[in-house]
Amino acid sequence: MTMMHWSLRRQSSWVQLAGHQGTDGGEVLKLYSEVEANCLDCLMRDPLRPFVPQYHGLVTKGELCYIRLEDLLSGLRKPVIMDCKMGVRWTYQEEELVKARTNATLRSDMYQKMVKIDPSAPSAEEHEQGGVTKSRYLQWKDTTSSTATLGFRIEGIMTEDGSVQRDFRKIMTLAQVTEALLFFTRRQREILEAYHSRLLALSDALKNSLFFRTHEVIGSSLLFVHDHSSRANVWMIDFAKTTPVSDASRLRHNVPWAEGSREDGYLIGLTSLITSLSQLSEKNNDRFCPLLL
Ligand SMILES: Nc1ncnc2c1ncn2[C@@H]1O[C@H](COP(=O)(O)OP(=O)(O)OP(=O)(O)O)[C@@H](O)[C@H]1O
Ligand SMILES: O=P(O)(O)O[C@@H]1[C@H](O)[C@H](O)[C@@H](OP(=O)(O)O)[C@H](OP(=O)(O)O)[C@H]1O
Repeated sequence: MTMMHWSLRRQSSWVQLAGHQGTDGGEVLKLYSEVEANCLDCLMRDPLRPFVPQYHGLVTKGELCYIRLEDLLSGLRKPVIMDCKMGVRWTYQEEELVKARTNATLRSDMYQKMVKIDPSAPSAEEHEQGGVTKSRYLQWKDTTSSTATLGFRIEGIMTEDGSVQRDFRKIMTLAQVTEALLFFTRRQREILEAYHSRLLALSDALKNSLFFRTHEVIGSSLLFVHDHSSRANVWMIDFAKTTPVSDASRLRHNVPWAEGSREDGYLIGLTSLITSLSQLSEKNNDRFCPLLL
C-alpha cells in the first residue's frame, strides 16, 4: 500500500485498490462509519467538494462494508506526506467527555504511552494505579502539543524514501512549525507557495460552506501531499468524528473551546498554518534552498 498509516492499529481498516483502466486513478476503501459516510454525502454537494477526496459510495467486501474514496496519492511518484490534525480539541467529542466521567475506566495502555513520552506526566495517583482515563490521556495529548495553542498539530511526516517521522508532537510555537514546514518541503519555494495558495482557497471555501457552518469538526486532518515534480496539494480527510450541530448559528470555529460550546477551533489551526506559510512565501525570505531560488 502506498498510503500512509500513522496509526498501525488502524491499518486493518483500509484496503487499497489498483486504478482501473479508463478511470482517473485508484481508489482506497476505508471501513464504513455512518458518521463519515453522512459527512462525505453532504460534502459532495458543498463548496468544500474540491478539497475532499471524491466519494464514490459504499461497497461490501466479505462481511465488511467500506467507503470508496479517491486515492489522493494516485499518480504521484515517491510522495511526501504530512498529516496535520486540525482543531484545538483534536481527539475528543463532548459526549466522550461526559461518557468518560460516568464510566472512568482506567487504561493501562494509555498510561504506558504517556509514561513513554513523559514519565513525569501522570500524577502520583495515576502512577499508583498504573492507568489513566481515556479523556485524561486525550486532553493531555492536546495540551502538550500545538493542538491547544495553535489549533493544529503535525501528526507525522512521510519523506520520499518512505520513512515516517513522528517527532513533531511536542511542537508548541509557530517558529517550530515553520522549521517543520521547511523540513517537510525541503525549502522548495514552489511547493511552499502552492501550499499557501491552496490553504487560502480552502479558507475562502470554508466561508461559503454550509457543511462547515453546521458541523463540529473533530479528529479531522489536512493532508499535505507533494512529489518531486513539485505538484503540491492539500486535502481535508477523516470525518469519522464530525457531527452536525443543532444550533449551528452559534458555531464560529475560530474561538477557544469551552465545555458545551462545541467549538472545534478549526480556523485557529488554519490561520496558524497560513501565517507560517505566508511568512515563508514572502519574496525576500532567504530561507529557501539556494538552488531553487
Ligand atoms: N483518500 C485517501 N487517499 C490516500 N491516502 C489517504 C486517503 N485518506 C487517508 N489517507 C491516508 O491514511 C491516513 C489515515 O487516514 P484517516 O485519518 O482518514 O484514517 P483513520 O483510520 O481514521 O486514521 P487515524 O487513526 O490516523 O485518524 C492519512 O494520514 C493518509 O495518509
Ligand atoms: O494516537 P495515540 O496516542 O496512540 O492515541 C489514540 C488516538 O488518540 C486515537 O484517536 C484514539 O481513538 P479514537 O479516535 O477512536 O478515540 C485512541 O483511543 P482507543 O485506544 O480507545 O481507540 C488512542 O489510543
